[in-house]
Amino acid sequence: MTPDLLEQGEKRIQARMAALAAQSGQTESGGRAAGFSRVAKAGEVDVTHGRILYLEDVSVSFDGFKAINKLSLDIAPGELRCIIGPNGAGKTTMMDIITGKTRPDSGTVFFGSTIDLLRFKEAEIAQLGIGRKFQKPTVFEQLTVFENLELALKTNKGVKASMFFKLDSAQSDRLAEILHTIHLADSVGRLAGNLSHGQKQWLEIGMLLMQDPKLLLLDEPVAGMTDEETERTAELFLTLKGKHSLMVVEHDMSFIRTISDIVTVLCDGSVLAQGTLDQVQSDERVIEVYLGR
Ligand SMILES: Nc1ncnc2c1ncn2[C@@H]1O[C@H](COP(=O)(O)OP(=O)(O)OP(=O)(O)O)[C@@H](O)[C@H]1O
Repeated sequence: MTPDLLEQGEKRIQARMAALAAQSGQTESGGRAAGFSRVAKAGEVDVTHGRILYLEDVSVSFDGFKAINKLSLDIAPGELRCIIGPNGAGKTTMMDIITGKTRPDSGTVFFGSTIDLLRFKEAEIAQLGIGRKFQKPTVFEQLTVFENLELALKTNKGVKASMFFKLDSAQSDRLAEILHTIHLADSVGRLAGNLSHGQKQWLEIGMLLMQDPKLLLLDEPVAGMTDEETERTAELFLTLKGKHSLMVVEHDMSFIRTISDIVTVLCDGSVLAQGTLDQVQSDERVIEVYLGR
């Protein structure tokens, strides 16, 4: 994030705090005003300057090898960003950094303009509203579709609270809506273990959606899917776009063509090119390192 943006955001927050204090007739108490690197209000992500995710100059090395090398990238709220790049480009490592699995050696990672993700642990980052889907589906095979979705709401609760957990009407409505979105409304009572590979992937996406993430990171979501499943997944992602921000890592170019607005090409741990799919596909450097293989 540029110092300019940081400064503008900080000024805006201070102005808002001052306005709130004036409204309630209170004065701001020493040191308690929300500032950068703090969550202004639980559950809120400040996207007022148009970015939900910011990475700047991020680097990480493993045994002296730079897997991520001064990577800078940002994503707008509601955007569906596709990430492509050759094997070993650093795509998974980038997602590991955003979700707190890997700590970078240097750089800045912000969720909105106020949440410094490097200050949070992996589980806390998930609670802040960043959901991640790994390549392999990880649903509970012995439970039904319904039970899997219901369970997704219990993940943050203790054992006792989970045992007595019952969906309220808003949660039931949400579950019904998500079942429809993920194309599993007709399979609500089926065991997850009996679903096709594609349906398991959709169910896992549904489980993430139950937690209403603001940003979803999806690693090769259509790998191993049939053509029809891939098409339906594209429909699903286009439905999610706008309501959630999505970062999709994929190698399937026809899938990317269907869903993408902006495509970012990673190579050697940093951004090699960015633009529409047509733009990056005609970029000589991209053809050389990735598409022309
Ligand atoms: N924990 C680790 N220890 C050592 N090296 C690692 C580790 N994680 C990643 N790497 C290396 O960092 C580089 C980037 O790996 P990464 O998995 O992020 O690439 P990728 O773009 O996701 O590749 P792919 O498309 O094959 O999944 C690779 O050379 C990889 O071997």
